[in-house]
Amino acid sequence: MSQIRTGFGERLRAAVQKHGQLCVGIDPHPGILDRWQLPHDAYGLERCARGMVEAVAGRVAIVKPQSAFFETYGSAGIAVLERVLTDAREAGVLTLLDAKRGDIGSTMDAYAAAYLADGAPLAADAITLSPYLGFGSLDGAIAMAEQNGRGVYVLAATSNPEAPQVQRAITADGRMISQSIIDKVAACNVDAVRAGEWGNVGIVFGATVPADHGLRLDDLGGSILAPGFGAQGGTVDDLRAVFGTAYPQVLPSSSRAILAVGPDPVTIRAAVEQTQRSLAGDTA
Ligand SMILES: O=c1ccn([C@@H]2O[C@H](COP(=O)(O)O)[C@@H](O)[C@H]2O)c(=O)[nH]1
Repeated sequence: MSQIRTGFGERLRAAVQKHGQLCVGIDPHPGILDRWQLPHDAYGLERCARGMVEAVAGRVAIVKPQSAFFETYGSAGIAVLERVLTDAREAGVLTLLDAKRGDIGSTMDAYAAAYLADGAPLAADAITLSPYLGFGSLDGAIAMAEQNGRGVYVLAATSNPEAPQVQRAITADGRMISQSIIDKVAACNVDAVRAGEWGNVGIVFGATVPADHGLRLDDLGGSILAPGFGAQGGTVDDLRAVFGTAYPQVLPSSSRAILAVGPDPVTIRAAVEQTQRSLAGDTA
């Protein structure tokens, strides 16, 4: 008999209700390894990344390992990433692997098998995807995520200064590319919205995007990963201005700003708790 699984969106909503909105990014930059007095090798990577999971477990809904910093160390780094994903799963923390995959549909299916299939060594609760080979190229990955109770976040309006050149370009039907991606994500979430649930398909929308972006988020039905909060300059006030009524669905993501207070787990937890409080509007 097939088991009915709770989808990623609803698992995320429950976790956010319990712990708050902050997504802690695990980006073991060389500069962070220096601060943690760790060597620039797979051992240093492992101490830093697994130390972060241990420090934040039970305090955040979701962590976001950045695949690039693990790939840097080749197979040894990928093995560390596997252990980080396992640690988080065992600690009950949701995982969002930031790998920004995007390719032709048949190759996307292989990426989906790598990250969204049960039992895959690098399986995460959700991954980031790039729609710039055409949103339809992601169909197989989205279908696999839905089938397996997992999620995807599609790049819509990224936090980097170069993004507007492509993402704010106007399509043949007069919408911005960002808006057309948001609308396609919303279409994926229609059934979840009808059921009163958070959908499994989200978007990436930077905290640094100017508040007068003119993009409509009201029908999205999924969550919004908002990197750019913290080290890139985005603030809680920016998040509220950029996202308006969609703010409760936002996962502000902070990597370097939190990692930089380590390696002491006590100071990491204090920074996480302080950030969660300010995101919740608790100014005391
Ligand atoms: O638009 C985007 C999409 C993804 N990112 C990623 O988020 C983190 C940001 O790290 P900070 O240290 O908090 O700046 C990093 O992994 C990026 O690749 C993003 O910044 N913007």
